[in-house]
Amino acid sequence: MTPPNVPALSAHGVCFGYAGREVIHDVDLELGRGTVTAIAGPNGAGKSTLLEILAGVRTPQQGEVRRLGTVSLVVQRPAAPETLPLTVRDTVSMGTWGRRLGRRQAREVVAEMIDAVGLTGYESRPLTDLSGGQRQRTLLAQALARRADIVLMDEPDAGLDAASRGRIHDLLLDQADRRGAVVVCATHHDGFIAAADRVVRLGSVRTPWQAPPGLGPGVDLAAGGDAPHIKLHRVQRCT
Ligand SMILES: Nc1ncnc2c1ncn2[C@@H]1O[C@H](COP(=O)(O)OP(=O)(O)OP(=O)(O)O)[C@@H](O)[C@H]1O
Repeated sequence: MTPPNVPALSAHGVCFGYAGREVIHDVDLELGRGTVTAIAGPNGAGKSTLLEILAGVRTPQQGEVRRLGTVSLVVQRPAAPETLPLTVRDTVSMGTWGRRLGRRQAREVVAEMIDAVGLTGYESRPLTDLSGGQRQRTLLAQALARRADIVLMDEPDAGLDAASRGRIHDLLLDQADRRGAVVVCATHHDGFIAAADRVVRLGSVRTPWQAPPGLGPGVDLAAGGDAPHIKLHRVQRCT
């Protein structure tokens, strides 16, 4: 387990672009255990790209990312595998693989996670029969069952009603508070942004990020604001 004063997830000078068009420019982050970071910004600002880089799914074209511990990434709008008839229970169970739990303990973790995301009663339902929001919550439960040190989530609250969204937000905040996970979550929801310890705001030159009402100017794009360890950025070319 990483000591509290050592960043469990850090990025230095990270740049990334698609086909020569830069999306992520010179991001610096140092995130310690037990912290919650929201990645905010308009559609297309680069939130998913940054999460994938932090997770190690994409390699930065410049700069480096360091991770201490295990990583769990939940991608946005996952498709259900039509040819693989997995149930909610099967899917969440996969999260326990590799944790060396006994059968009974694994069953308990699966039941606990299914309950935590509000899907008790759906255990035997195939993923293909679920709504997009239910499927998203199933994959969230799977990710949380892994008990990864670094939990990266791409809009796990998208398309959920207010009650489900609140439940998911509380669950993510709990991951940091109760077991010291590093939680990083892309979101469009001001409630989560306000509750996070850190906010990384991605903007673009054409559509600059606008602070939602109620959020102070101290956390503006490129300003560092209340999170001076985070160097923010906008879409620019790497030189
Ligand atoms: N595989 C790809 N190939 C080329 N361009 C891509 C690819 N993935 C994303 N992009 C582009 O990179 C930019 C950032 O995309 P990204 O998905 O990271 O944004 P986002 O902030 O997560 O958006 P949203 O809020 O809509 O999910 C967009 O302009 C997008 O079109």
